[in-house]
Amino acid sequence: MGEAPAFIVDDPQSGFANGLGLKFKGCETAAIIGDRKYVIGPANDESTLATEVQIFDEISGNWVMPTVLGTKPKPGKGLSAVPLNEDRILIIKKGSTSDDCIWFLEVDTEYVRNQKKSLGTEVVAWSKGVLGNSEKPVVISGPSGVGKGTLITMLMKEFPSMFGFSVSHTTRASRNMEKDGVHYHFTDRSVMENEIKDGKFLEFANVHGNLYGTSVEAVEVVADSGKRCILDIDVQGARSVRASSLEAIFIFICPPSMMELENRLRSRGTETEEQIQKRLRNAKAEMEQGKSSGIFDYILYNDNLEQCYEGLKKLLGLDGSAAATQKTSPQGIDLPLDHLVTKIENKILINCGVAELGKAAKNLIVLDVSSLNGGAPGRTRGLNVYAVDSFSDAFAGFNQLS
Ligand SMILES: Nc1ncnc2c1ncn2[C@@H]1O[C@H](COP(=O)(O)OP(=O)(O)OP(=O)(O)O)[C@@H](O)[C@H]1O
Ligand SMILES: Nc1nc2c(ncn2[C@@H]2O[C@H](COP(=O)(O)O)[C@@H](O)[C@H]2O)c(=O)[nH]1
Repeated sequence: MGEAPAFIVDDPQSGFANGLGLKFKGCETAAIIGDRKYVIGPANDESTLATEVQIFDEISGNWVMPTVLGTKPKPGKGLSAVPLNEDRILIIKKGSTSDDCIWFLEVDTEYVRNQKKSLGTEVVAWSKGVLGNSEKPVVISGPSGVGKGTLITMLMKEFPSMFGFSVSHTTRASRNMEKDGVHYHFTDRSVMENEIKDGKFLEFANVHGNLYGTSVEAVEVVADSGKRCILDIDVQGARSVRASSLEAIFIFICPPSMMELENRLRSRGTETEEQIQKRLRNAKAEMEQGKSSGIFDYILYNDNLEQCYEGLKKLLGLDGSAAATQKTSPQGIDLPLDHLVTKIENKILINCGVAELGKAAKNLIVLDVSSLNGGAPGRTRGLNVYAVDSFSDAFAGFNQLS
């Protein structure tokens, strides 16, 4: 075994004299990475109902209040913190259920570094841990009227438990049948611009004269429901997502001809003549970029709708029967309130029975973090979890592997 077991013990020092005005409840935890101590815990202010973060810089002796991105975990009955790889902290929520027990606070990942540069402040980002390897999100792009929405609706109707739609924000007016929060989050430009400044968006773009964007939360909500996220966004948005840390599959939908595209836009009857002309002008540039920019993994022609839909399903590995392709959820865990956390290389041992090291330990849960992927913005996937009876079981085969 490579490394001596290092016990990570919660560090609940109450009453940090930080001069920032944020008081903790006294059940916070702390983790040290480099010269910085990250203090994480439920703030005393009941109205926030969220887990807060403060940083103590050992060198300057100053407290820093970072910009906190991503959905924050709701305060639980206590937290354990385990630093991982110098760039993130694993947070285990005590007494929580399997869908809410593992979180990551990213402190120096690529996403955090980029956000620090663009926001000009200290930044940390929350990312919830998802057990197992859920499928990559699917980005569907293409000119207005090509049939993206139609294909996505067909997919979600045939596989309701498998796909979830990322509900975008837009400043355009809603159409007759569109519902706020379902088709889009309809919003004002000034509100959306402020939210963009606050780092709430994974991507955004000016499309046909309006602002459209995918919030980090829109993608996270779908991941939390255990479904594969589908994004319907324009080519500029697809380029931004491609450049982000969200790993996705990128599909571009092409019309059979510009004339057919125009027919479809007109027959949909949702745009004025002026808007149709604008969308058709933009379509030309989008087609060129879609085919040649290297953003997209696949191009599909939507001539015959059924054939195009079959092609889409094939790309997504769904050409078998729906029943055969329903996914199974990985086994969950429920964490008791009292537990002891130990990190040994890429394994986090959660001892729920608090047995002595070397002796048989009941209720030992192993979190294997060796295959993590994804992360903020969005969820951290690839977390493997299993229960064992003893420390030796937890490291069976470890010598051969390490
Ligand atoms: N293969 C097809 N053949 C004929 N009509 C189609 C086909 N695919 C979609 N349509 C029709 O074309 C119109 C535009 O489709 P849809 O609204 O899905 O496009 P879209 O790409 O989502 O557009 P937007 O980007 O503006 O949201 C709709 O009326 C739809 O019924
Ligand atoms: N970059 C983004 N583009 C988006 C988003 N949501 C939708 N879209 C694209 O906008 C056009 C027009 O849509 P419409 O509903 O007004 O017809 C279309 O190409 C969509 O793909 C987004 O969040 N980001």
